[in-house]
Amino acid sequence: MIALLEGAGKEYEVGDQKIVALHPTSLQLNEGELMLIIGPSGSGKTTLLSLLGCVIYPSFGDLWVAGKHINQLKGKELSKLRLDTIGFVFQSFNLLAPLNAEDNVALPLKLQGYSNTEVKNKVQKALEIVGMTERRKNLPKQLSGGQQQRIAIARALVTEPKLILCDEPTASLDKDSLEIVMKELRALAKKGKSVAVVTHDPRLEAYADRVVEVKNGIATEIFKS
Ligand SMILES: Nc1ncnc2c1ncn2[C@@H]1O[C@H](COP(=O)(O)OP(=O)(O)OP(=O)(O)O)[C@@H](O)[C@H]1O
Repeated sequence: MIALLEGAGKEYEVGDQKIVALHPTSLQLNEGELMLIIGPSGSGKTTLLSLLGCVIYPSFGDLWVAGKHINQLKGKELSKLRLDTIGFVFQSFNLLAPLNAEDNVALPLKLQGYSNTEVKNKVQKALEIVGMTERRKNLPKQLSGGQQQRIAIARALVTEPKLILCDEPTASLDKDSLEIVMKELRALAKKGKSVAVVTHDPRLEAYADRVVEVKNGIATEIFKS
């Protein structure tokens, strides 16, 4: 098990109003699973993903990620846990425009303080996994949306995170790129990673081991293979 929510949820205070973005939720995410998080806009999907990603603390309940009780960690410990354990993939790729593909992929490793040789080897391996070795010298603007997302996936997996979290990873992609990206995420899950994907797109269900639907802040598991 990589993540466990026990009655965990999130409440925001806006002025004198309290908004429950995610009601108490109990679920676990295991190694080797691709979990889809679906639901209407504003339902709490990103909030659930942000809890799994240790980006926010739960307002109530308990959250464990990679064996750590998140409620008890300080901000700095949380940042380290994120860097060491979690890879993030976003709808808009978030690649740095002036850096070529391999330098984008190298970024998290540099933050972790790896030597140049180690960075080179790990980047090469990550680019191979996503089939982008030949495009390593290209700038983001020289790549299609699907290719940019594959570079973003390489950047997310280069640190060998146990958990890969994706927020609408296919929303900017055409059908063919969607298939390539989802097959890659599926393959990573098969290799033992835990992958969680927030989406509006029902086509992604074909790639999921589990589907969690969030409606009005209430998360319900609706499919398990
Ligand atoms: N930082 C915040 N402060 C106040 N309210 C917030 C905050 N973040 C989210 N919310 C509220 O929590 C609820 C759930 O938001 P969330 O972003 O999780 O939904 P979502 O399902 O991801 O939506 P979308 O599909 O549109 O991205 C919404 O009502 C939103 O307005």
